[in-house]
Amino acid sequence: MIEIKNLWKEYGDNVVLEDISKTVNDGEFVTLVGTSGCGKSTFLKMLLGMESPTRGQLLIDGQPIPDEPDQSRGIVFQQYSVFPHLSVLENVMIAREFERAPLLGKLFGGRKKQVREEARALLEKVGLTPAADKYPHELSGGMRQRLAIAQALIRKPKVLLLDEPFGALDPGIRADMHQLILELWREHNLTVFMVTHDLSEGFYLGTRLWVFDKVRHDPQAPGAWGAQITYDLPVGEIPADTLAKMQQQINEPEDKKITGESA
Ligand SMILES: Nc1ncnc2c1ncn2[C@@H]1O[C@H](COP(=O)(O)OP(=O)(O)OP(=O)(O)O)[C@@H](O)[C@H]1O
Repeated sequence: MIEIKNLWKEYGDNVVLEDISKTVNDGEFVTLVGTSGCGKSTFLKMLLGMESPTRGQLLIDGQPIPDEPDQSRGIVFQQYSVFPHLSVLENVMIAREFERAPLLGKLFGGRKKQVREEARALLEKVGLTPAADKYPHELSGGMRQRLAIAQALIRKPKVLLLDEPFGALDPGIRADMHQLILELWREHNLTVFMVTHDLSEGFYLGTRLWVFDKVRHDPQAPGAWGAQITYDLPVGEIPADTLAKMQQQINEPEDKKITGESA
């Protein structure tokens, strides 16, 4: 279980997130939407341990989330972070090797064989077996995202964080990736947090959708107020007019918003 208790994040005078409290049970698939710059990625980074809250608490199974990334949480970014000089198979293996041999980044003998088998099984799962010996520059965008997902999953995380992982992909490939991520979510009993700009993607994939938005705006001091979670919706129960209003809000630039308007 993940508990978010009166969480704030500020960078100097810039309040990014303001007093967020939520509980997420194991196995939920939470999708995060909101205007650009409202703090969705910052929120994921706090879950990962790359950033710390300035106030409040973030607990995983009752313990504060460690302030550096560890094996319990994996992340996939829109901009994939693969090693260009390693093959697809080696890229997946190295994610595991770093975890098991953090100083050397190398495993030997039986251990290495075991990791290779695990990596091959994951490549099969994400549909990359035919590309196992290729190098990242030889892959399409969709294949690279499959690789990034395999890299995150080989560490057997409980929580998977996805930061607009499919934003750059063509619609057909996106649909394939949706099926893949749903399969992996179920099969690995993952808790998923996924940022997306596409509301329909958020509704399709999630069991729960969060809208991040600023309830208060001061045009003279844009950083004075932070975003909150203004909607927390169980998916499948949203009236069409609410949906339209939400998509409009997400598309609207911050400076066009009316001062003091609430969500
Ligand atoms: N390391 C940092 N130092 C200072 N300010 C930062 C830092 N990281 C993010 N910010 C600021 O925090 C705010 C939220 O950024 P964030 O990237 O989390 O937004 P976002 O909702 O993910 O945006 P987008 O949808 O465009 O990706 C922005 O105003 C950004 O400038």
